[in-house]
Amino acid sequence: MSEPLLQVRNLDVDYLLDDGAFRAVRNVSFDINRGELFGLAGESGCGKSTIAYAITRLSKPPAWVAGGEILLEGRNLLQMPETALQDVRWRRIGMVFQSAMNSLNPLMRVEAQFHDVLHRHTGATRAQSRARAEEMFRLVGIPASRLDDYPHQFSGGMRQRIVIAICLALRPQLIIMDEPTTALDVVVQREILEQVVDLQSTHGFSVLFITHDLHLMAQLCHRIGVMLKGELVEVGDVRQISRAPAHDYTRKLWGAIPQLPASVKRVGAVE
Ligand SMILES: Nc1ncnc2c1ncn2[C@@H]1O[C@H](COP(=O)(O)OP(=O)(O)OP(=O)(O)O)[C@@H](O)[C@H]1O
Repeated sequence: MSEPLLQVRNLDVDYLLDDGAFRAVRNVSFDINRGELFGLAGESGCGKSTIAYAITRLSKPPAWVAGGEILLEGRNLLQMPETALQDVRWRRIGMVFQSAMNSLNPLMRVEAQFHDVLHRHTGATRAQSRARAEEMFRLVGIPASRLDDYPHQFSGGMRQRIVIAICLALRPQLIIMDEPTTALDVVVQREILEQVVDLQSTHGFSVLFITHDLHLMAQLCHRIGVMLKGELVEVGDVRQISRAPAHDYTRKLWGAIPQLPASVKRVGAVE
């Protein structure tokens, strides 16, 4: 098997508080393969977002990456100079965080926001950005004619799609989606995520998907990691983990789901 796209090795992340350091992520290791949808599950506060921020080196004080390695195609992101990281963020690793739809600039037409990102990261001309934006809008199911609208003219679900489209426009190898749709109603949420899965199977990027919703995760992901109090207690194929969870906590998590989906939707080449 080829080298994983992302390797997280023995990651420790602390929050440096007045009364001492609190270790929020402890000795966490997992891989994400090319073209794989990898889910991180676990109760609120177990450290999922802390990991997402550490991967993109966007952790802000008091967070402190105390140890470990994060290798993207073998290069340790934790040792990369900030200038090189600029190229990694967005171009190689795209991010869609909770309430990402609010990250659109309300005063700029959507087309200009595509251009802003594409020009900054790839030097695209206005015409090139327009062409790419039209292509991306088609992919996420919004008529290209709406590129000239402002964010407030779109629904919440459409705004979230736009953020995903902008993220995909840079053709990242990995997209980190941290509770990307929790602000939306369940139907829209599912629609958007199914669209991401379709796009993923066509375009082959990898996804790190973070959510509380284990049921949804089981339907979308190839492999999942289960976190408990800052530690990764189990990693494996979603079917294997659902059939024979090794850890008590995973068993409890599955137990909390009324029923597992009869067929787990599987995409991509990872077996
Ligand atoms: N800025 C901060 N300062 C201090 N502690 C923090 C800070 N941010 C997070 N923590 C703590 O770190 C731990 C992990 O938080 P994190 O946000 O990574 O959890 P999570 O699994 O993503 O939770 P959720 O699913 O609710 O988003 C929690 O105990 C949290 O209280």
